[in-house]
Amino acid sequence: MNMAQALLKSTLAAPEPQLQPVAQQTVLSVQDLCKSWNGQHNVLDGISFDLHAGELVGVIGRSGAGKSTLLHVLNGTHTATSGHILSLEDDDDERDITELHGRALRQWRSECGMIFQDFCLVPRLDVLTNVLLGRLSQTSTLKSLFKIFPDSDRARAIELLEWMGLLPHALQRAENLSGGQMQRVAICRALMQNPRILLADEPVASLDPKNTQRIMDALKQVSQRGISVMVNLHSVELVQSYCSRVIGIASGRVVYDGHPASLTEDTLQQLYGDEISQLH
Ligand SMILES: Nc1ncnc2c1ncn2[C@@H]1O[C@H](COP(=O)(O)OP(=O)(O)OP(=O)(O)O)[C@@H](O)[C@H]1O
Repeated sequence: MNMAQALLKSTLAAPEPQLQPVAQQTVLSVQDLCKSWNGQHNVLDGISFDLHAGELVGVIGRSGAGKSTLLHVLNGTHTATSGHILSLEDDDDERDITELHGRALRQWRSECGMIFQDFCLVPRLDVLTNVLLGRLSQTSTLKSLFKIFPDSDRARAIELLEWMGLLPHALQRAENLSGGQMQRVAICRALMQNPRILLADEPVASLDPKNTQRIMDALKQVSQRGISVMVNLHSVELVQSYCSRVIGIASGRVVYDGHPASLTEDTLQQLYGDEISQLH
């Protein structure tokens, strides 16, 4: 049995992930999205998919496939070279995120939270303030600098910290936390924005199995509350265990979009090539 067969066997043996009991309301329609750096080849090369409310979508592919770039372009931290990202809401006009600037783009980023592998916390600030900084786009900078947040924001931050088992650390400096704790703070901060979409760029890459499970459990709970979650992962096993859908990218193109249980050996080979032996 080769590595791909072994991997497939182990992943197919994993328990069937529960499908989310939510309506398939489309929140984002990504159409023929391309991104190149300095006029070089397309790092994203015609990506199209619809994202639905309450989905937990795993994004997989070998190193350099374009996973991270995709999340940054969706979030608006990198600009698209061409294509469209349509934000769809019941009570709102359709917005093309690729055309937003200034205040409108900042508003989008508050609706589309992002968490990063390296957490991006402010090390010398306490945990509670780091979480409250998620409200930055809705609070004046001056007020934030002086830590003047409304009681309702503080109550929400405390609620989130309690949910994540971090309340005992609320007044501790972020720099004194473990990696797993920092990532949980980063999730709380992103949720302080009340996002409709949460993007997570390899949030478990440097974490031990216990913390990995905690973070993935948290992301699953977030999606079950109706927030669409897209998470870049290097582990097909995690995708199989947690995600309701997987998008596989190779050389900036979608080569698989479907249920994780339906991934075939051929598709994994197409996605990972000679990196397949490094998968877990
Ligand atoms: N700021 C940049 N300037 C130029 N090229 C870049 C920049 N950021 C990313 N790239 C290139 O874009 C390609 C895709 O990178 P990206 O980080 O999106 O891949 P990835 O699939 O997330 O990889 P990994 O799993 O290793 O994080 C790579 O070839 C990378 O070198």
